[in-house]
Amino acid sequence: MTTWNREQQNEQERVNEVIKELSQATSRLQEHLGGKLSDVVQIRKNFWSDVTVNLDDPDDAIETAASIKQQSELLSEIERSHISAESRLKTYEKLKNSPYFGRIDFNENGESETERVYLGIASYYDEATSEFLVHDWRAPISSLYYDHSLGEASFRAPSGTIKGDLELKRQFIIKNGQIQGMFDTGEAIGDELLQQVLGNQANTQMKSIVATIQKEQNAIIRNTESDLLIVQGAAGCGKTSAALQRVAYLLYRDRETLQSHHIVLFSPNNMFNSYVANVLPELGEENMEQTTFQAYIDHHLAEEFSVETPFEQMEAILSGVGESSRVEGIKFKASVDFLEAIHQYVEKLSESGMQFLDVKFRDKTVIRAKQISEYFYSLDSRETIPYRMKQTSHWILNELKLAERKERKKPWVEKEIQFLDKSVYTKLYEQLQKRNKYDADSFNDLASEQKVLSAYVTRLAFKSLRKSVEECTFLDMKSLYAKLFQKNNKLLQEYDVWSEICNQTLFNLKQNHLANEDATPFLYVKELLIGFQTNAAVRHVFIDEAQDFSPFQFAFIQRIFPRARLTVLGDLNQSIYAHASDQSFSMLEKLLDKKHTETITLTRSYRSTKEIVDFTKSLLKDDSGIIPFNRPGEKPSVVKVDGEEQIHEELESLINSWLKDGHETIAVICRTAKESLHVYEKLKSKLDLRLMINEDAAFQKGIIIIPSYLAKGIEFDAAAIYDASGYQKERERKLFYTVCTRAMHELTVFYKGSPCPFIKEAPKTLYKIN
Ligand SMILES: Nc1ncnc2c1ncn2[C@@H]1O[C@H](COP(=O)(O)OP(=O)(O)OP(=O)(O)O)[C@@H](O)[C@H]1O
Repeated sequence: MTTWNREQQNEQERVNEVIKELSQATSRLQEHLGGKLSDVVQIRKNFWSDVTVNLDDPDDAIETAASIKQQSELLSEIERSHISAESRLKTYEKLKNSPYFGRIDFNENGESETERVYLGIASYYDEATSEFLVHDWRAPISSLYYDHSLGEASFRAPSGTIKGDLELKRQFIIKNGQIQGMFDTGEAIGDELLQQVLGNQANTQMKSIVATIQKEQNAIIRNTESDLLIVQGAAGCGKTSAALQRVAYLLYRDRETLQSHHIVLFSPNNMFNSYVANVLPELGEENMEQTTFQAYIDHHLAEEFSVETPFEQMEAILSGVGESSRVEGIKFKASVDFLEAIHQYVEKLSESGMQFLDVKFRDKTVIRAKQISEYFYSLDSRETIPYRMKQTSHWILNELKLAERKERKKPWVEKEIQFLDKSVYTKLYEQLQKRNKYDADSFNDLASEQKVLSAYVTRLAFKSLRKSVEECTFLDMKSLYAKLFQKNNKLLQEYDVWSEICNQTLFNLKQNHLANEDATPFLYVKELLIGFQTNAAVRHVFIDEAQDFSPFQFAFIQRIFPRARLTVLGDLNQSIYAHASDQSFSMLEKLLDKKHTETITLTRSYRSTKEIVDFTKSLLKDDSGIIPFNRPGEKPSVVKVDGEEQIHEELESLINSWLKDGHETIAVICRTAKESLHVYEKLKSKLDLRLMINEDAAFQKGIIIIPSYLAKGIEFDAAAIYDASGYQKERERKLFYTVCTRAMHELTVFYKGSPCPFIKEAPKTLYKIN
């Protein structure tokens, strides 16, 4: 037996021992859980017999309340410990399958003994030997594994920096309790394991990368100093992966104070949300809150307006609707210029120009807009606008009380009373009795009955008006926003197509339609005037695909989550929306005014084979030094076809050959949803296809037809670009780059007539011509 084989045998014996320990711990925990469960059942069953309910006098009532409180606290304490034991049980189950993935031997300076540390997705402490059989990958000492080669090494512990000598670094692949691979490496994380992991088939759910986190990714994951962390990195360099492991790290490090609902991830669409939803549970953590910016916009505006989604906007632009003035408008409305113009405009509104609507009840004006304006401007102008709006709303509500009283005698109230349900009569009667205001016969007294019922009916009728006044709907937001788009607006008229931008905006507003580019600025103006609804409980906000966010959206997020640290991840080369500017993320520092900003740039791309990365990076004007991970594969194919019929024939045979090669997720990426639908109709009788044009669908295995903008963020074993001749404009370069970078192992690009200019610019040595 070779030394290496003996070593492997020793390691397998240790794995067996750890699994045995874990199995015993599992049994103990199950027993304990069974006991807890019966405690819970027992307490629930006896809840009311264990509390003394006596409401005879106030002292008894207080005692009863205290007794109920005590009993329910006991119950929730037991339930909490039950939940935590259950989650431990789940972790043990995972560890039993694969207890760890790495080992480091570290000799701390001044210590005679070398410490042997095994790293897994969670720690396991053996009480009998007072020893950690497995260390959590997030423990301070575990960073040695990710950050250092053999030799001198150090890590940061709560007590300070610990220095020493890293004597061994070993990686394992353990499945079902068996070591299937074992490598010693001198590098930070050796390539061998990474080669194996990246060579696997794509998955419909993103996987955790804890066993192979790279040093530069670890710097993102363990960054705790910055309140604004900007990660700029090429397609496939692991931005999303690093973000998710960072969430897991923060939940571990700050476990006393931080819970998953204190963390929010903004992602590009709901399909992406479902794609990444499994990473944290796989690591034994609960998922953070996941949302999209569009969900926030819809929540605030969709009741009042038809709001265009980013994908509808994209579809319109890619189909050439409206063309250049629309694109100019989109760019302008996402610009820092416009943001500043809005701030100046709102400042002026403090003195004059606020627009209000008449407050009406049953189509009759109760308070005129002019009166509201007079009241608003009578308030101290040193106070903020939101504060004055609140005062104004209180004033209106008081006026409504008077109006409501006057209304009680109107004929419509009489009529409504007749239609009241019997149960309402009974309810009102009981309420009155409780208040002891009337004796038992009082409801039969016609005059007081009428009074009570008419008060009830008018109060009910004013309810929704009162609510809308509380929400400041008397502010004429449409006019206020429209005023920004007067043709003679001095702030903005230097823009070339200003008058067309104005016409389009005013036309849409009139139709109660908000184009996607207007939705965020519109809401921003509104919230500057009535106050932002903030969420101070959120401590970390992650923004993925941040290149698609406009300065407005960043400014918004900053205001909504005032106490949150931001992690912003993006790739300027994948800016696919028309509002994209060439500005780098450095403008965020100024815009967000955070104290500690750090920018980390990732250049190594892991998703695709070396051949695909070499080809895709040549499509860019500036590839910013993208380095492929050295995983070999076939060169991408560029295929000229005579027409649509031929693309469909070629696609059919290509996909069949990919299926034969064992690829499980195969995408035909079209430019638009319209094109996707067309291709689907043509091919559905020949192949088992799924059309994905709805962002709410979950990402599934198989052959999918998908529009360009929905494919971003996700990856496929093999991708075919349906028709590259569609990407002709310079502003579509990044979209074309983005779609080509979705392929992990195989990429084929079809074109009719002439290929897009970006392929023509790429060196011919980087692709096969078919
Ligand atoms: N350290 C790593 N170990 C193993 N796999 C990794 C590592 N880093 C990245 N990957 C893999 O590379 C692929 C791309 O990662 P990810 O989607 O996180 O990149 P990205 O930068 O967000 O890409 P894009 O900008 O194109 O959406 C994924 O399959 C991921 O699992």
